[in-house]
Amino acid sequence: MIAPLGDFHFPDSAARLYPHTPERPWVLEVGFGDGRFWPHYAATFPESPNYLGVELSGVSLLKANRRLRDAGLDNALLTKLPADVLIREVIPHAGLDLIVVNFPDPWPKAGHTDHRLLRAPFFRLAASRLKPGGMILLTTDHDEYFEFACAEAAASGVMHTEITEPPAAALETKYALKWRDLGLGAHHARFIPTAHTPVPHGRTAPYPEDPTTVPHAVLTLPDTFAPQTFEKLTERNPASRGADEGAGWTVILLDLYAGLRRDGWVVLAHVVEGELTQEVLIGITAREDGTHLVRLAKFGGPIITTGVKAAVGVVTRWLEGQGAVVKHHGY
Ligand SMILES: C[S@@+](CC[C@H](N)C(=O)[O-])C[C@H]1O[C@@H](n2cnc3c(N)ncnc32)[C@H](O)[C@@H]1O
Repeated sequence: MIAPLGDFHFPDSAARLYPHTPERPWVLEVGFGDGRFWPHYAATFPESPNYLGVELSGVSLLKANRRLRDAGLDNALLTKLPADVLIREVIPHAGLDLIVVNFPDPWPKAGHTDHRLLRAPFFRLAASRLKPGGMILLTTDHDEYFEFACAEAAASGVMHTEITEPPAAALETKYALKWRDLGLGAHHARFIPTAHTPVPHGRTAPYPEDPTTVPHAVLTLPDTFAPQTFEKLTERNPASRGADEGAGWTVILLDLYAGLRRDGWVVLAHVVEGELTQEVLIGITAREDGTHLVRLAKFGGPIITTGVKAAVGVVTRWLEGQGAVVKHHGY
């Protein structure tokens, strides 16, 4: 089953995500591609563990979803997100038994190693989300990335590394077969936490049920308000916390649309926070008392992050620049 980001709690729990099988081990696979690993690996357990797969590619998500459904794996969830966002925001402390990474993108060019997944901050984050006795399994064909990952695990100060043979299922993935056809072998390591120092969750929340707690502002627009003067607008707040904890935000107000059915407008905003990006809509709607409500729309299933709240602030400040008078800030 595919789970959009807005369906999760922050953090979530195995009991809520797998209500019929909460007691089973919980496995996270990062970058599952077309989903061949899990049906093979799940078959090696007497009962299939609970599975959460995280991928960036939407096409892969659909292919894998079909494959897992055909295999009858009904306690498997797939989601389209950057892995570190999912692990930081959704996975509870000491929640997982296993994190599997098969053939991660190696980012081989000089100067691109910052894009690699398996860096020291990732190992510290993963250690805090693994149960005692849990581990990360890495399989890769890439010699240099393998050495890099082992060095980063050591640098994290929280991982013990064992180099061993890959599980048979990791040699059945699309990329495993591709490299095998080219005559390349695969490296495999288990990274076992030696400490589970908690890495905090961010300040993410689902879209609230109570409309008064949705990020908003109330303001009075001047009679002279001329929405056609809108131009694309960018605001940035550089990272204000440690690299392990999260990044700052960039908000780009892309466009402003007039409503046909309701008196008001909608702003389309792009919000970037580290690896997480969201496209959100922010309504500017007339109220009966003559004021206007600036409010994050539910459409598209946004989650409430610092950057999304900031986007409501950027719209509000732009309107202030057009002569609006703010009566109330709720973001
Ligand atoms: C080389 S492919 C390997 C796919 C699959 N594991 C296999 O062995 O066939 C790497 C996959 O990782 C995904 N990926 C890369 N970075 C990711 C991230 N930060 N979070 C989730 N998935 C990611 C890519 O979209 C891609 O599908």
